[in-house]
Amino acid sequence: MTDLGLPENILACLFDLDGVVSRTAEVHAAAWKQAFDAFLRERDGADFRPFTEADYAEYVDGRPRADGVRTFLASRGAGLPPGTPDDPPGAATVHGLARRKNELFLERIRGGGVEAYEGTLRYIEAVRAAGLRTAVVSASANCRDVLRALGAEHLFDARVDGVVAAERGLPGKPHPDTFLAAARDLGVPPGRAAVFEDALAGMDAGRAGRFGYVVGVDRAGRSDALYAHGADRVVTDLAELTGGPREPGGR
Ligand SMILES: O=P(O)(O)OC[C@H]1O[C@@H](O)[C@H](O)[C@@H](O)[C@@H]1O
Repeated sequence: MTDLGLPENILACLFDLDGVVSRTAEVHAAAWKQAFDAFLRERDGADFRPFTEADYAEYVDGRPRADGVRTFLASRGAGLPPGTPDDPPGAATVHGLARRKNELFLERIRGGGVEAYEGTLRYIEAVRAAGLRTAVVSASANCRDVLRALGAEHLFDARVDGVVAAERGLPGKPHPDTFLAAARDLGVPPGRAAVFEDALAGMDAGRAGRFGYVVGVDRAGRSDALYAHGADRVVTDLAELTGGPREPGGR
């Protein structure tokens, strides 16, 4: 293993955004809860079964926006017509519900701003100083805006996010295609790239793509699940990989 805590043959690092680079996984989860609970209350009445953290981890986290709607609704025996991305927020379609959730996400971001995990930023700087290439690989169509708000765009040689995936017709996580595209953009075979992910769907993508090393980032006490979904190593802060101190307040 190198000083970066990676196998010697690794040439590139592929980082998820929400929950790995930025402290936005909780913001997504809260916006999803608000949107889904409104839908369920309308469908089932006041004694509806609310959307939970476990639902988020299992059905929504890491997946493209519309896939999250479809996967969660299917878990509750519900469905909506697909509609189109132009449907107004709140329309009774998959895209309408997805757009409503995005409105709620953006309201929260505008109200509270976005913050980075300092341990991750320092780790990416160390990786780049060691001559490895870096990419951000996110399902989020808001990825670029979040990176800009953090002033962190310069830390990545490539970006495969929700916008790029739609342009290129790539299926999102848990399929490996977005990570594979990022490795290709960096000119590195998957077996020589490391994946950094906090979402179970992202772990599945790392395993399916046969990447050289998969680091699970445990922000929510899910270490066992991350290992079960294919992590080679689980850390609570990327600083652990270099033996550095953990971020104060980082879990
Ligand atoms: O709605 P966005 O910003 O395009 O993000 C899509 C998904 O991006 C993932 O990174 C998040 O884990 C999900 O919660 C989110 O739904």
